[in-house]
Amino acid sequence: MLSPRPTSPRRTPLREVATLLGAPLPQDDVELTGVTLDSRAVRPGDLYAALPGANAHGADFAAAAASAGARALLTDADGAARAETAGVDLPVVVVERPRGVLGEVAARVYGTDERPVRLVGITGTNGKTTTAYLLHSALAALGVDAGLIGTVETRIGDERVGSVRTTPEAPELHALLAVMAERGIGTCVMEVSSHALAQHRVDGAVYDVALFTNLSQDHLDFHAGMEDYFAAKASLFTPARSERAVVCVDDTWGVRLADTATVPVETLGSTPDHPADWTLAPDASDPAAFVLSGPDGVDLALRSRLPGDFNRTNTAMAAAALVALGVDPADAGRAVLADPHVPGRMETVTLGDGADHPLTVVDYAHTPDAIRAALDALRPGTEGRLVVVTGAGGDRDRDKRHGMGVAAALGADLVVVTDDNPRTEDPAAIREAVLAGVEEVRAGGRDVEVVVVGDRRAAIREAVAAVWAEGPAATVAVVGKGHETGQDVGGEVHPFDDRDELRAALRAVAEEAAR
Ligand SMILES: CC(=O)N[C@H]1[C@@H](OP(=O)(O)OP(=O)(O)OC[C@H]2O[C@@H](n3ccc(=O)[nH]c3=O)[C@H](O)[C@@H]2O)O[C@H](CO)[C@@H](O)[C@@H]1O[C@H](C)C(=O)N[C@@H](C)C(=O)N[C@H](CCC(=O)O)C(=O)O
Ligand SMILES: Nc1ncnc2c1ncn2[C@@H]1O[C@H](COP(=O)(O)OP(=O)(O)OP(=O)(O)O)[C@@H](O)[C@H]1O
Repeated sequence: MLSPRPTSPRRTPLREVATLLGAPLPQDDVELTGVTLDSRAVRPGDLYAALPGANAHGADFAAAAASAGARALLTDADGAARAETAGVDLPVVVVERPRGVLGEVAARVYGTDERPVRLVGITGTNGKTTTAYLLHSALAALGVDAGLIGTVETRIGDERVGSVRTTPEAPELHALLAVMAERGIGTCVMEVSSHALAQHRVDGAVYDVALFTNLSQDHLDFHAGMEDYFAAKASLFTPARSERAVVCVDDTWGVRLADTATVPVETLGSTPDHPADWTLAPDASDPAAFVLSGPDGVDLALRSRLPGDFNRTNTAMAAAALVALGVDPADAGRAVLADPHVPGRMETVTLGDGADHPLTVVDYAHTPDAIRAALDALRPGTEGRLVVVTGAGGDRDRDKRHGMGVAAALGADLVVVTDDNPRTEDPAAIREAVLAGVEEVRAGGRDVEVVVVGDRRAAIREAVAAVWAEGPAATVAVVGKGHETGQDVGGEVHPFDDRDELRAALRAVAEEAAR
């Protein structure tokens, strides 16, 4: 689906773009009304940015872009030569690193360099989506019509567009912000992935407030190591990209970021280990309740609407972000208590008939740390057995698979190892890597059962059947896919929604038990 564009676009001369970049002026000038880096998404009037990529050079699609109505090309010297060889007759602006200037160009073409929309950017390994939804619903409760851009969807008023990426490419991002500005939406909350920071996707955007949730192992297929992953995240906390920040210092990466960030930082912490400007004091009698104390004597009694200790932190981050945006602390405290629905995050699935059955939950946990946090959150409410259904994605960070198995085995009583978007890899080999983590914990003496059921549908059914007799005392957590609606096998995506599958499993096992 094509991403929304402003209905009354500006007209920017190509020569203005060349001048902005200090590039040689093209012989012919043309007016541009949009920018894209994908030939399949070109609209008449666009500047087509032909980027060198890992699989292809965008210039190889320049002819297709021209047929779709592209007015000009932005590319490197290699791209210009390729376009010429292909007989593409469009004016060209040549720069050394087109990806590196694309954000600045898109901001100029869409007029977002004037910062018409106030921006909150959230980065970190876990908690971006949840915190973004908490903030978005809090802003709505305060009467602020805000946009939302993230892993699940983009929201512009009532319009919702499904997401392809957590953070859009720069041309799409600036177009979305221009659409928001056109529709009178003056604030946008968005997730900023480390890929986006490394790939200049958010260049040209300056965040009024940037948030850091935490850092733990993920995406080491893309980043060279944890230091490189951290450096990508840390680049958000520099004056080119943000004005002020709220940094959670519950892990040592947050502590380091707070020390090294070059924008003003307020820290937030939920453990006494690291002193912070904002602190969370849990209420011993109620796991959801806590007191959030902040600068200038702020003391807010809050209650997280979502389960899990980490959601207290996410709620506190949202409150501190609101205060950083200038909201009165007491209003911020009230607003974050608005009921957010975060698709696929600790989402309870029921048959809706009031019948007793195990608690069944779908969660997006797909890192060792998130699996640990999710199972820790579910343990206190589980008197019977806690079952986790988990797998690891193919063509992504291979190193985390073992840790995911370890986290599952440490937190659950029964681990069902299954497939989760194997993509082009051998699913059995991925399951083996997860299983090795489980077996390591078992070898260490922990009494945890494990079964391997590759087919995810069968795995979910087996998990529900295993604890059905225990009724609501038991919990089944199906983790990894969250809001996703497809399973990628061999590059082909088949419809698959854990929430529907859990419902179907509950029905099937209930019928079987009734026979
Ligand atoms: C690793 C990565 O991020 N790769 C991104 C990168 O791909 P690439 O450099 O390999 O591009 P390529 O396939 O060689 O193509 C070269 C150029 O030709 C263009 N092209 C290609 C084919 C065509 O028909 N027409 C066309 O114009 C492409 O748009 C591209 O500009 O540039 C592409 C175009 O912008 C992105 O679509 C692609 O993201 C891919 C889809 C991706 O899967 N990214 C994931 C890993 C990602 O970004 N994830 C993060 C984090 C999520 C999280 O936190 O969990 C996210 O923000 O979503
Ligand atoms: N603050 C947190 N600390 C640790 N784990 C968390 C935190 N918040 C959420 N989680 C766990 O991580 C999972 C993913 O949460 P969420 O989708 O909010 O993170 P995300 O950063 O958007 O993830 P992704 O980048 O993969 O989209 C949740 O389903 C939950 O299990």
